[in-house]
Amino acid sequence: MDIELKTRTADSGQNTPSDCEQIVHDLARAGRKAQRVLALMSDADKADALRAAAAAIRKAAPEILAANTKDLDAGKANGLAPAMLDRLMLDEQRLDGIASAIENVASLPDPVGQEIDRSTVPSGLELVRRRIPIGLIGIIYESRPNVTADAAALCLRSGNAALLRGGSEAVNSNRALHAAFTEGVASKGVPAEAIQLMPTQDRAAVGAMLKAAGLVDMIVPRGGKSLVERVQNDARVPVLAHLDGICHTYIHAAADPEMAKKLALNAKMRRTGICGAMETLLLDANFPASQDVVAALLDAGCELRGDARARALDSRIGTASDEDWDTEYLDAVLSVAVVDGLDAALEHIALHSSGHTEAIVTADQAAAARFLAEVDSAIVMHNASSQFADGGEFGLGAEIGIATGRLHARGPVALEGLTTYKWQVHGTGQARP
Ligand SMILES: NC(=O)C1=CN([C@@H]2O[C@H](COP(=O)(O)OP(=O)(O)OC[C@H]3O[C@@H](n4cnc5c(N)ncnc54)[C@H](OP(=O)(O)O)[C@@H]3O)[C@@H](O)[C@H]2O)C=CC1
Ligand SMILES: N[C@@H](CCC(=O)OP(=O)(O)O)C(=O)O
Repeated sequence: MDIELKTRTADSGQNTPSDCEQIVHDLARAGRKAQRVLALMSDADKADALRAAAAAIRKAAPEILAANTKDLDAGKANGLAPAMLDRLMLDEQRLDGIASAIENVASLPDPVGQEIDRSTVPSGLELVRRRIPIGLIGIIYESRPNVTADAAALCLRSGNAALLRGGSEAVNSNRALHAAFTEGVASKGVPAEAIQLMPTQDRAAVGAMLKAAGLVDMIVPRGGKSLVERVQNDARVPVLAHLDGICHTYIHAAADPEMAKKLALNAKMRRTGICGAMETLLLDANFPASQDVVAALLDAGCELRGDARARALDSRIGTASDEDWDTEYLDAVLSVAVVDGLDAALEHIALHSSGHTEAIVTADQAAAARFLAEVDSAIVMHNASSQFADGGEFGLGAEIGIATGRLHARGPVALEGLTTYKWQVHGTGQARP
């Protein structure tokens, strides 16, 4: 088949942009055809197919783990940071977790066909809004192999075809996981083309996905700054952005000191490399225990970069540059500013947040209510760690990621966020006057 020939060319680095465009268009056409079959499948049949995919992944564990070892060896040889290697790594237990997550998605209610609301208007027409799949969804994501399975499962459950483009460091793991997943679902009548994996890692193919208006219905980009730039330059397809998390925690003057310390530590240090990790700590000038909070972070091994007032709290705090306030470290590094009250905190957040997750710690309900109402991020929290930004933690079963834009779906995106709706209109012979 043409695509296979081009894949070999692509992997040897001789791909032209028009080769990539052809690959993407061929895949998208095949995906759209498969999606029409998927759209007609029953709840039970889709759930069955997902259980078969989970079983196939468990059965293919030796091949998947061998592929993952190849990726890890290449990652080590290329000097991949330990946190990145950890995201890439699979073992028996993680693989079992991937299969269980697919089974979990199978057990969630099918969103397709769900009635959102119903009303009768003065003309006597009865209007029903019902959920439908979006169509073909392109997903561009980082080098975490579990995303391949999570995204595939969520798309299939919600009746969407998927075109997956994972990070290059995970290419062998993704291919092995995808092969097992599609073998499983195909055994239950789902066309293998419903869930396709980009056969080339050429970034020109990402550009072609972003430009494939009319063939790809929605793109989910999940990544950092370089991907953001590409999306901004190339996107002609509607985008549900899942981008960087410059997450703030504001310790208000009326925060409980113990709670403030616990939440600051957890928001930064539980897992420093995830998009929901705190990147900037805002300490109210009237909060009396700021020294304890920064000391706890420093003692836990976090590097702090502060403004002049933050530096006065502890001599171990370094100097923050202008760039620090807009930096997602994804590491044990944190910028710290001292602010004069809620308004100053809101202003800082409005200037520097990436729209992901922001939290306030306070016992003052009025201050909390203002923060929740006025901060314009997908997730706003009161007295909780920003590390809770997660579809599983929100009770959604799984997530494609955290949507950081303003349209369609915000925060953790799972089955509902992967649907749109149509209006169904029931008349009794009405003609419009
Ligand atoms: N909001 C959310 O839900 C989530 C956001 N993230 C964010 O992802 C980032 C960390 O992931 P990281 O591994 O650095 O991800 P990257 O942004 O480097 O890469 C993610 C994907 O985008 C591709 N990509 C990156 N730049 C380009 C480009 N210029 N042109 C085409 N494709 C491109 C990568 O391809 P290639 O293989 O070629 O590098 C990869 O497939 C953080 O910013 C984190 O906050 C992470 C998880 C969830
Ligand atoms: N939202 C999830 C996943 C975040 C995520 O994907 O992070 P990353 O390690 O950057 O791929 C969580 O909190 O575990």
